[in-house]
Amino acid sequence: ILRGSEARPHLKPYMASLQLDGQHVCGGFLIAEQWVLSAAHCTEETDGKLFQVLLGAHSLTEPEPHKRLYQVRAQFPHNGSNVHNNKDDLLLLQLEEKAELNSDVQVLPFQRENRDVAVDTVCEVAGWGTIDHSGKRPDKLQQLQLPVISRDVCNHRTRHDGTITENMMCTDSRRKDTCKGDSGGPLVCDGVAEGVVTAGSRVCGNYKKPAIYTRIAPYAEWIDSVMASADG
Ligand SMILES: O=C(O)c1[nH]c2ccc(F)cc2c1NC(=O)[C@H]1C[C@@H]1c1ccccc1
Repeated sequence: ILRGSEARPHLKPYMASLQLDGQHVCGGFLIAEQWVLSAAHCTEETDGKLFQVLLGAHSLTEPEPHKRLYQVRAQFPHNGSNVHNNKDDLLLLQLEEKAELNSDVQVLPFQRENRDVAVDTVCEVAGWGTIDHSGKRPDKLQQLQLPVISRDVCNHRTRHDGTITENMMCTDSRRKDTCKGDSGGPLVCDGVAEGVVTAGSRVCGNYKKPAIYTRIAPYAEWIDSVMASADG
């Protein structure tokens, strides 16, 4: 998160840190007791290893009352996701067991009505991604409020040049922006997850390259079917 601020500790109890060998790789969020939603690109360099999911955390390193690292039983990248573009960039992770819900670990509802969020709506994003152009990594969760911009503006020749589909949405990226390590986290508008930060490599903090999110509503049926199919 570039030019954001430290989040109020444990006030985003749905936030997850996807880790490999104790290192934060991507964000994610709890959508059901045993399920976390994130971005498929985040699995690109894991050569088949499963993530571990840290829940209940504010600091990535300090001991905290309800902080707990969960093993992952299975990972389900969306079939349409691929390394060449941002299409269908979603990843479902089934935890080895149901997360213990408490004041620091809670599920976040996601939008099921497939209708665009109104332009200029101010939404919120959070993450443990890079906080400056030197690539500095924060220990504590950062947050930021960002306005939604229209798909037409985002698709302008000088911006993302027609690559933003109706299953994606954008926020302004002038100075304040998401960045590497924030991918997989939720874009929260009026308390509901409307998007997932895409994890394709992207420049951060450049107004000519707005942040791109996978809209969740178009994938509600996919999410429900994967959760129903996997045991439990
Ligand atoms: O965040 C992303 O956009 C993104 N997209 C990916 C694609 C493949 C992939 F193997 C990883 C990623 C990845 N995450 C990262 O590189 C994370 C490791 C870097 C990081 C940044 C800040 C704080 C901690 C760690």
